[in-house]
Amino acid sequence: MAAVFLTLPSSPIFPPTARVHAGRRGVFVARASARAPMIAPMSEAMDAENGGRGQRNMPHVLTVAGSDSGAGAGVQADIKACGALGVYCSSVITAVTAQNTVGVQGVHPVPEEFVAEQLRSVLSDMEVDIVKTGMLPSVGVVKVLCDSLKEFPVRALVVDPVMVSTSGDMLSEPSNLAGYRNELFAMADIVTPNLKEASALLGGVSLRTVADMCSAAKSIHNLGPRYVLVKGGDLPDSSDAIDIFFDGEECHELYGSRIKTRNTHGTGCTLASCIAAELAKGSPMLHAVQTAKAFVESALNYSKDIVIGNGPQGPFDHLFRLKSQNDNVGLKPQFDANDLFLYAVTDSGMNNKWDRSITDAVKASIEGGATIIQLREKDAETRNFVEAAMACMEICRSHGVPLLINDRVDVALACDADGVHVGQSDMPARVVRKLLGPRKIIGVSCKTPAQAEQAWIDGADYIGCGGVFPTTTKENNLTIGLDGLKAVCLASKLPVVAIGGIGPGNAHSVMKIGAPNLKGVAAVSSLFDRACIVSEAQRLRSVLMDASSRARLSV
Ligand SMILES: Cc1ncc(COP(=O)(O)OP(=O)(O)O)c(N)n1
Ligand SMILES: Cc1nc(C(=O)O)sc1CCOP(=O)(O)O
Ligand SMILES: [Mg+2]
Repeated sequence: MAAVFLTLPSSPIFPPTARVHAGRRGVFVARASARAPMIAPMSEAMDAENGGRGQRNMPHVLTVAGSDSGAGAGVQADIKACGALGVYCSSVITAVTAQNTVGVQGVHPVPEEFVAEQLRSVLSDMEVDIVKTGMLPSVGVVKVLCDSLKEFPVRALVVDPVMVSTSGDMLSEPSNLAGYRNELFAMADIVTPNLKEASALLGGVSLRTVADMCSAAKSIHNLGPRYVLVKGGDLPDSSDAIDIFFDGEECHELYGSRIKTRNTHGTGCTLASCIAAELAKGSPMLHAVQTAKAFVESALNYSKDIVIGNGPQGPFDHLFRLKSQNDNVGLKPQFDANDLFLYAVTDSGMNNKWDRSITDAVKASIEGGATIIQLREKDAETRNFVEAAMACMEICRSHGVPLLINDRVDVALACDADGVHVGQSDMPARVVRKLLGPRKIIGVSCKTPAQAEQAWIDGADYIGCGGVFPTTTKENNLTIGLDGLKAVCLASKLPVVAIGGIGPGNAHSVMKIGAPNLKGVAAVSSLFDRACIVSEAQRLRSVLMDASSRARLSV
């Protein structure tokens, strides 16, 4: 292969943008302490930077990576992934590869000086939030990048330590391991090796179990990065896609579904770019990783049957969301947390007592203003439950009110309900997510901040938190009070609905705790153990409306 490089005249040297040098390793910005949440809210920075001119900076990721002519991986994947998540992506190309779905036919590294030139062009002019690295073909390029980042600091550095392509071709010099270990990792906020890369970084250790992955993550963390994500896609004997996220203190197991498809080329690049994109938008790290995983899973799912190229490993469609908006397929419609406002939970005992059918109870609660319904039928025969759930689904669909099923994933699947609510002794939310897929709503009962954290890791959409007050509806239920509710709300980003002994007489005191993610109240007896469900729901709704308008006025 003949190398033909264009040598452009040197750009004028711009002064570095005025950004603060601080942080764990003295390079990056916006860290009050080594363990503080990493990313500062974007809004303040934007307000300050746009000087009230009504302009706004777009979140910006710079990818420093190789070009993939087949466009499944590399810079092309990075740009598409960031674009799909609404983030601008500039690119510094470190190598040009000739590759397709069969493999890599050629690699043409860009000279180090020209990588430096590209870095200077972008970083001296544009407000780059996050740098994401992919193929860094030589120690020289690693050095150039580290020097550039010292001169032009950014908010965070995401390092995908690409070494070998998915087809098995080498994409970086073996000596590059030293470059990663000695300099780049110390500057990285997160490093995202797959099993082979993690093993190579640690001198060839065997990684066969989740426990191995966890100890590898800890060893890589010792090399300097703030967070480590070891991707377990190649873990033997695993039906899940399990990744290990190590935050310096704890290993979190992150579960996803393994999608059966040949179209997996570029998943590593895409995952790292999505993490970078979410960080650029202001997410904290674990949230960015979770969102990135969900994006990749949805993209693979959407693209599992597309055919591009004749080789064994095809690309997938990063822009599936554009199509899914039209097709109504792909990602689930965004769960609307405001639906938790007046959450009606049915009870068959109460319906029997008042001699009502479940469908009449559901209709009446919707008429009174319920915004979401949960069928909580503890004693129903499965066949009766499915039949009733199907009838309730029709009513709810026709009113645009989501219907969830308590405990029973099988019933939810059978009636195509909008989701499921599970508690701490029911099926784990991550398993429910696996069974229901990304488009259904999953709620989890939580009484403590630790349970709330786990619910979020497991992919829940909301938290049901109680018992706020004593209840006779659920036996032996622990009352956590308003303080317990507040603690759970503060500990989580998930929307929360309060439950337990709540009715028109005390709903105001619940909403008054003032947590922004407390979205409403759930009620059983104050709606269904009453002569007129419609008027009780209306009463509760007007208390909630009053509480929310007072909250708005006091802001
Ligand atoms: C909205 C909401 N929050 C909490 C619960 C309780 O669920 P769980 O702890 O599983 O108890 P049971 O309802 O199954 O008895 C809920 N159902 N809904
Ligand atoms: C189903 C349920 N879950 C609770 C929890 O604390 O998680 S309390 C509860 C019962 C709520 O019924 P009522 O509105 O009649 O008090
Ligand atoms: Mg339950």
